[in-house]
Amino acid sequence: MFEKYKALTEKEAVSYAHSLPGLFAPDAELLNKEIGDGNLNLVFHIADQKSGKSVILKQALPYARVVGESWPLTLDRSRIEAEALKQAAKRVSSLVPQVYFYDSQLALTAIEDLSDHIILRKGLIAGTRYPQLAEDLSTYLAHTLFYTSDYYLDPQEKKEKVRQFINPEMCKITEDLVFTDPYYNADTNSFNPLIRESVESIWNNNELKREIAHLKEAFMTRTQALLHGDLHTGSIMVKEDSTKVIDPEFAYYGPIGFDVGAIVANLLLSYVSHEAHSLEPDKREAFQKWLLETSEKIWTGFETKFRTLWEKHVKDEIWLTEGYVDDILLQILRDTAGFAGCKMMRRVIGLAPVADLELIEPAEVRAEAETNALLIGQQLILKRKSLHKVSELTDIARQVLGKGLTVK
Ligand SMILES: Nc1ncnc2c1ncn2[C@@H]1O[C@H](COP(=O)(O)OP(=O)(O)O)[C@@H](O)[C@H]1O
Ligand SMILES: CSC[C@H]1O[C@H](OP(=O)(O)O)[C@H](O)[C@@H]1O
Repeated sequence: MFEKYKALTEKEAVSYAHSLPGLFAPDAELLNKEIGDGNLNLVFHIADQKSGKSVILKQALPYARVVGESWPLTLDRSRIEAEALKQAAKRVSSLVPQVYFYDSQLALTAIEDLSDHIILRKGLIAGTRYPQLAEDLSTYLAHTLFYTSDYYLDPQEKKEKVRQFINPEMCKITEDLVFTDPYYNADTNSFNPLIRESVESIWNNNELKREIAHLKEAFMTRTQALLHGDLHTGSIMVKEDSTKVIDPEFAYYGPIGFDVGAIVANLLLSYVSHEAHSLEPDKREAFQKWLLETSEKIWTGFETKFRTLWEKHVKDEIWLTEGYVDDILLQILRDTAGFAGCKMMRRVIGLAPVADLELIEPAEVRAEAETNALLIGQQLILKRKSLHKVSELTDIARQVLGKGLTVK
């Protein structure tokens, strides 16, 4: 239909959807709405008024949508996203949307419409609990990560996959926005002026920055498994009995704890934000308790499922040495804490804030929640090497908010 790349208008997206084989009948009455609310891409929701059939067309723009054309960005992220979704579908097909079609010329993917789900971040802001979430996310993490790692794959095949998912431009965004810019006076930063003192104390904390430098190096060099790469609560869609992980355009081979840490960070951001959101005090306490219990269950579910996969599949004599899998899981727990710490702080100080905090008014109340997020983030990084179990991680959050600790 198009000879070279062009960003589609709503009208062009409708014609394009019409032309997709086997999707819509010739007499379909297609209605289209651009629903993209992320930082990067166009997302068209196209529905046939007659049959009720629908599809999502996601198209990469040659720049970062949130900043504009002054921030050029690779269209290859669209290939990475389509391939990562297909890779995940091999292991956890019920936890990702189906990819119907990928068009490399237009950097466009036709994806299953999940409009009966909502973005998890929005659900959490409203104080909604999702009973299936911990079970589903722990399965997603254990299976997508184990099955793409050296613990499962033939070493040759694993290295081929590393090559397939080389994603330098998207990684550079994370390297800058998560691991460097928030910790000095960078132009990309944007934070509430009321928390300047807390931010400057981070900029002046050499011990903290030294640890962040180690975490950045791990992100850049440790090709442990194929990560989602941006697994925040805006990349997860939910309804009561279903969880779907979307948007893996930052996928690459990196340290497992980066994906686990992304989820934990965003649940903890919700936790601090609910100190301010307008739920009644009783409901708020119960919801915050649920958030921490969910973080713990995601970890324990991940650990149990990872161990089961390990016992079933690992054959290498040296890796079967007693205690080795325990060492790996302990390192992942500590990485999870460290990466979660960075991911919390970047959302307070750096580019691309999160609605959980942004929606808090007035600025004084928001500043309290933001300061708590910074305190938890720092403690997660600084204390991570002494952690042995997940309740010690969540206790850091309880302590900062002055809640009772887990009984030992
Ligand atoms: N498969 C889908 N079904 C329904 N809505 C979707 C789907 N994928 C994305 N969306 C909507 O589009 C928004 C942006 O999508 P996302 O993949 O996060 O884009 P970006 O990469 O720009 O962040 C999501 O917040 C969600 O509301
Ligand atoms: C300039 S990209 C900023 C930020 O946006 C991405 O998130 P999303 O695509 O889900 O909106 C990612 O977290 C990047 O760090």
